[in-house]
Amino acid sequence: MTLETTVAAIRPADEPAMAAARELQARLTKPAGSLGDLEPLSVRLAGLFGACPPPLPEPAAVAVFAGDHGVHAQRVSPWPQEVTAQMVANFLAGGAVVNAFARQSGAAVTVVDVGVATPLPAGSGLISANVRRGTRDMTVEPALTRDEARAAVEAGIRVAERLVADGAKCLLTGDMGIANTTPAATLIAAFTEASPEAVTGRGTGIDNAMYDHKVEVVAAVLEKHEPDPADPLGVLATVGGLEHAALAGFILGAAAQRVPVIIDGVIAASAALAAAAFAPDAVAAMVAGHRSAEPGASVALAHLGLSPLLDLGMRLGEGSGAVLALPVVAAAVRVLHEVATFDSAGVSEK
Ligand SMILES: O=C(O)c1ccc[n+]([C@@H]2O[C@H](COP(=O)([O-])O)[C@@H](O)[C@H]2O)c1
Ligand SMILES: Cc1cc2nc[nH]c2cc1C
Repeated sequence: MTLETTVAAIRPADEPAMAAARELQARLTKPAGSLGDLEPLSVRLAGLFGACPPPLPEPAAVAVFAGDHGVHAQRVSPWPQEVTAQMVANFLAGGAVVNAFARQSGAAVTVVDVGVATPLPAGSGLISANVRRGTRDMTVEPALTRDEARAAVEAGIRVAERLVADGAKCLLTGDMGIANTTPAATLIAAFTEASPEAVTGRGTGIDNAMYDHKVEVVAAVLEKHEPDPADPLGVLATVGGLEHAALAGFILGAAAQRVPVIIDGVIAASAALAAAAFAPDAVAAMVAGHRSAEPGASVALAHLGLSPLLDLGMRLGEGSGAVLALPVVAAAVRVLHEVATFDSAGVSEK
């Protein structure tokens, strides 16, 4: 589907299904509220699916969208750009953290080249959807044209459609792109109007001098382009990245199919803001997997009204935090399927 038809397919959560889930939660053999955040999560997932209980999130699929960034030339990351392509090869070989975590959680890993600068060999399971070999330097000119941003969003929509057609009942966001925490920070500032200082973090781990410079780069980019949050495609094009745009499409694609999408770290959180700007009801499909150590992630999740399931101080990306949260999401749903009621188990109520 196109961006427009996907946005048009996104509907609000189903209130009767949510009421049924709340009512069932109240009858299960446990004190009300004793499962904490899992209870409202189960209610939200019933509302998304449109019936109670919603299906277990199995099988689950994480898509790792990879791209490069012209702003890397401004020395906002200590890592060489070719690490993006090298890590793509590592994902495909099964040797990255996300692969190990996915084996642990039972998720399938899909890798998508949406904008890697280094040419990658076709085959070995890679989805080739390269829109251009890295963005332009957004300190100089818009990172992307509107057409390029749209092509990346629609590539993400297609990946979501393909994974669901292949049987996925839950989608998870992943990203890889050296320097991509800089456009993530600018996107979050653009959509939330938070200050550059509040949204900029240390990414892969940068020293104080590089951090101060990174804040200045984010501020300069916002000042130069004045992105309009009411025009999400324009924001993605001027101050975004190809994996950010593709992730926005991926999240919209999940929401349009009423499939939950577990949001990973700061890159996915910035894309989630774009998705919500295209279609506010898309938030109903989003589950915040974890609280990334990047400050912008917390700003973005608060803006979306989402509270993260895990808080482990992680800041890797790749989908690693989303994959770790998958068993928690599965447990929240399994309660609705398997836990006895006070009546059925003969347990006295207070
Ligand atoms: O997921 C996160 O919150 C996260 C936080 C910090 C870094 N990363 C990953 O690190 C890379 C970007 O870091 P940087 O410092 O090069 O902008 C990119 O590949 C991201 O997946 C990811
Ligand atoms: C080694 C490495 C692995 C990563 N995974 C996600 N971002 C990354 C950045 C680096 C540098």
